[in-house]
Amino acid sequence: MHPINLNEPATTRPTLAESLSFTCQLGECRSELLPLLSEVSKVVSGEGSLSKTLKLVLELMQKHLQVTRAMISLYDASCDQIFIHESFGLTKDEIEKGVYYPGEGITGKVVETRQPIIVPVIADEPLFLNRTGSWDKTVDCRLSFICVPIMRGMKVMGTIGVERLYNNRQLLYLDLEVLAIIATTIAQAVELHLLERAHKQVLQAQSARLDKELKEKFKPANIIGNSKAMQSVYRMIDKVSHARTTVLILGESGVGKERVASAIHYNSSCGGGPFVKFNCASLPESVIESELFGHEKGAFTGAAARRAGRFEEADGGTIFLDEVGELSLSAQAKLLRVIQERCFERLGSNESIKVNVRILAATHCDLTAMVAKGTFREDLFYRLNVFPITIPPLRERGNDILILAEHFNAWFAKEQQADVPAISTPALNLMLNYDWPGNVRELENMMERAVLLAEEGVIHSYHLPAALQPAVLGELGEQSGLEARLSMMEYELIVEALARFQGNMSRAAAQLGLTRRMLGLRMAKYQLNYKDYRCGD
Ligand SMILES: Nc1ncnc2c1ncn2[C@@H]1O[C@H](COP(=O)(O)OP(=O)(O)OP(=O)(O)O)[C@@H](O)[C@H]1O
Repeated sequence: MHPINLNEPATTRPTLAESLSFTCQLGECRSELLPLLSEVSKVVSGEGSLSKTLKLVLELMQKHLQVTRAMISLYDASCDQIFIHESFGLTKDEIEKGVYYPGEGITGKVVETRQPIIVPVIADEPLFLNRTGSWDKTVDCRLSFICVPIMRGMKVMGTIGVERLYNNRQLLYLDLEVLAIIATTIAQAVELHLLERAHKQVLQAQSARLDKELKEKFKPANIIGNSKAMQSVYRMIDKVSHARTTVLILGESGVGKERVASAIHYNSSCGGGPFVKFNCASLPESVIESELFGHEKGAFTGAAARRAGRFEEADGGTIFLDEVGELSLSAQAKLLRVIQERCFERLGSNESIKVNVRILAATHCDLTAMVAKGTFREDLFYRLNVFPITIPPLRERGNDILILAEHFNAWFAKEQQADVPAISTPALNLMLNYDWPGNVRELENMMERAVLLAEEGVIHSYHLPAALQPAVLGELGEQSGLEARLSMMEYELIVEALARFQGNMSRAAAQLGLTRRMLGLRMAKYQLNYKDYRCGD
């Protein structure tokens, strides 16, 4: 039995009255139709959200039409897709799977053509996609499917679709007419809901734009990234820059602590003064004090001339003490005095030198734990910890990974006097899924290498280090034969197709010229999951 294309002239279809009289002849108990329609109309004119209204309508359909499953789907013009809004007889998982493009399956066809469709026997109908996976051919072999559009004028806003046990053709027509009346009854409420949703989307876009403008306002020019996690860092920088307050910058290695320190300095009132960086871990303990505070001629063996220390160099500006957790206890005591009194003595001198220096310090160490262990002075900790700023690790910054990757891509291409290569979608996906233990520094180094390795203007996933690759690709990357190379290309093409169709495996498979099953097997080989490519996920 074939689907009934309701484009056929109305005269060949039985009217509602004819269908009703036919059902009466059949002795079918359909006298509930009028109460059903009147109850639906009451529900729709009542108060409440669209979801609540549609749920009640579905309940009425279940009760009066004895349908097995029913779904009301809405068309979202912003992404050109149709989603199940309310249903019964479907699990949460099945509802999530019920997404169609116009033209796709029965639901998509109804939206595209704005015409209802009856499928007398689902089992015989190739157009019925069973996208939700709810239809089980071993149990539901005699089910019919009826789908009608929800319209206002010529605008299609969604569909009502129901499955019911096949009885006879006339009854299907009767159900279709009833559903068409219900669709007309709920159309206004659906239109209102869609208008409200579109309005909300406009408001959200506006607020996102304002948010972005605000972000740009606070964002220091030398720091790339707009993630929420970095927004509070920018606000802190903005708040503290103009004060002379000591700032303690915390975060894992490579997160950008030095960048934040320079942003604070250059945005401060002493931004025109010197910015002196000193890495407390870079020198042996014996020379740290003379480096920081300077020395007199002859203060120790080899001190052939008097030398100013970093604190003197920073007078009128800022000193940035990186890796402050590495300072010895004796250097810590001297640093405490500089912070408290703003004065110190050069090694080998009794003369106190006063300086006007702002102190910024940074560490990846847990200073509280060090205080507890007695390896870091508690009083110094409190002096430094006046205004702590914690920089989040890169793995918590979401899309900043991509923004930074593009930034370094352009940067290194310029440095290597090469055209800026494109970064393939699979390569971007690998970056997003990686943990980045070395944070921004690791990403920066990786991009420098990838720009060099790029082929024909593209950075592919196999140009990234093995640590980022799924195990199977990592192994292939170590091989050099044709097979390994073909597999890498296959992986790239599959990921490109999944990304293009937002995880829709049927469409991806069609584009690749594979069956869905074949695509599934190859995705399993590369440990790919379609859910990772769904829109909004
Ligand atoms: N948001 C950012 N935008 C652009 N470049 C960044 C950003 N964050 C870090 N970088 C770059 O990453 C590298 C590491 O940054 P930085 O030296 O500031 O990190 P750090 O936290 O001070 O590291 P460490 O703890 O090892 O001293 C630098 O080359 C820096 O230029």
